[in-house]
Amino acid sequence: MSTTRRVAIVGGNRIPFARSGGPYARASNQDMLTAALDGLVARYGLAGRDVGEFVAGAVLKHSRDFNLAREVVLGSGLDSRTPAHDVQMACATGLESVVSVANKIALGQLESGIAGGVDSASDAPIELNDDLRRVLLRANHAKGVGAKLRALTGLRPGHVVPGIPRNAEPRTGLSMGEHAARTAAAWGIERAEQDELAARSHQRLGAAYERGFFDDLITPFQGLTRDQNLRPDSSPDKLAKLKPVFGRGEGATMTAGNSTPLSDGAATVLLASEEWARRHRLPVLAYLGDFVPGAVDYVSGDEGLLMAPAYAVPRLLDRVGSSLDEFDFYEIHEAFASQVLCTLKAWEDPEFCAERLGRDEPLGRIDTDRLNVNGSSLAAGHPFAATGGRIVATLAKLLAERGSGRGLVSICAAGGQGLTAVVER
Ligand SMILES: CC(=O)CC(=O)SCCNC(=O)CCNC(=O)[C@H](O)C(C)(C)COP(=O)(O)OP(=O)(O)OC[C@H]1O[C@@H](n2cnc3c(N)ncnc32)[C@H](O)[C@@H]1OP(=O)(O)O
Repeated sequence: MSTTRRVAIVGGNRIPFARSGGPYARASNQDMLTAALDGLVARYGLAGRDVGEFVAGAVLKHSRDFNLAREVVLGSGLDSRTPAHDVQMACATGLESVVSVANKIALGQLESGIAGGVDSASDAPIELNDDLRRVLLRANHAKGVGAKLRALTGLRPGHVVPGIPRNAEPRTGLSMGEHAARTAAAWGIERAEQDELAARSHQRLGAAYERGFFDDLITPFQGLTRDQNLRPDSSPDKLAKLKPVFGRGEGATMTAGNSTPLSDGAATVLLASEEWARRHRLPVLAYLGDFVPGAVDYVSGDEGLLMAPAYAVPRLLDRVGSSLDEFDFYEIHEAFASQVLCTLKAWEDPEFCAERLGRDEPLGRIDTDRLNVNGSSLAAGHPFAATGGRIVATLAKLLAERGSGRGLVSICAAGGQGLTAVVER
């Protein structure tokens, strides 16, 4: 990246992630993001300080949340004069918020800023029936009581049927899980390897909690002190007992255990120039390197809805002049175990790397001891826009603990998109 200066990751804060319909069922996006932000404000003494800008987003949004980030600032301990704006890139929203703040710091337009993301699958917006909405808008625009009443005579019993949001791609009508199941079948991903990856995610997240890794990354919220979905005693044998929920017949390998649960939660990350961090006596965990987004043709092509990172990471490697094995940590968002495994398999596959990536050699194999070492979304849960912040803060702290090194971040997103990044120390 042609930066003018390095972008420091000072720290992060999130609330524990909850399963949808669980303890945060009555919390709004604003409530959760404010809690995550206030935890960050308290941890880094940011109350009343000029932090530059707050950039955040949510995937599932009510119309009242049109200015979500700014409303969160106004309800938080941050200086109320802090500007804020929303971003949206499906599951990459949290990381895109980080990119947005980081680029401004790199260019010298900001000294510091906070990135964030939140989502509630529990409080998903339910839309009014389109016909009902038209009648109500007509009545609202009508002049005079008589005209309003005449407009309302257009109401029909069928208008009470609401538009319930579906976790589906608008262009195919298929859910994320169904798309992932098709890609898994095309790549021949076995059930056993998915269950093994999912069990490992739980065991590693559990171990990270046990050693206090999250003590300065998480603040409790509404009685929850740990991610609710976490089952540290998960094992491939236990997971093997679950019934498939995506895919068809013999080839159906994806279950509730090797898919992320629908979740609620929020995460924030404090970014700054080195000078700002020094001036405020705040140690730096790590630095942001380059970022590369990607998108695939999953509608008319056969590239796989969640496979964009398989294409974006090689471009990122070229930009930073590295090979795939030259990283100390890999943080690959686990939307589904099968999607992580498809991505890894694609990078090892000579045909894919030659035909799709135009490479003479495969990208190579990732050492699983360096992949998602503190667990990932399968165990923690995946409140869509909160995942990027969780991953960046987790990786930055890992690098700070290690003292030096580099990590690769890869997040797949709805719409056939993906966003990838390098974090280094
Ligand atoms: C959006 C983007 O931009 C990109 C992306 O990230 S794509 C990913 C987006 N996310 C999704 O699509 C979410 C996908 N997940 C889902 O739709 C749902 O969670 C699901 C259909 C997979 C499961 O839903 P569900 O049936 O309500 O799950 P749930 O009741 O919790 O679990 C079913 C069973 O499995 C069990 N189970 C779940 N996880 C387990 C584990 N790790 N170990 C053992 N058992 C487990 C549960 O205990 C439950 O058992 P019982 O039936 O005996 O109670």
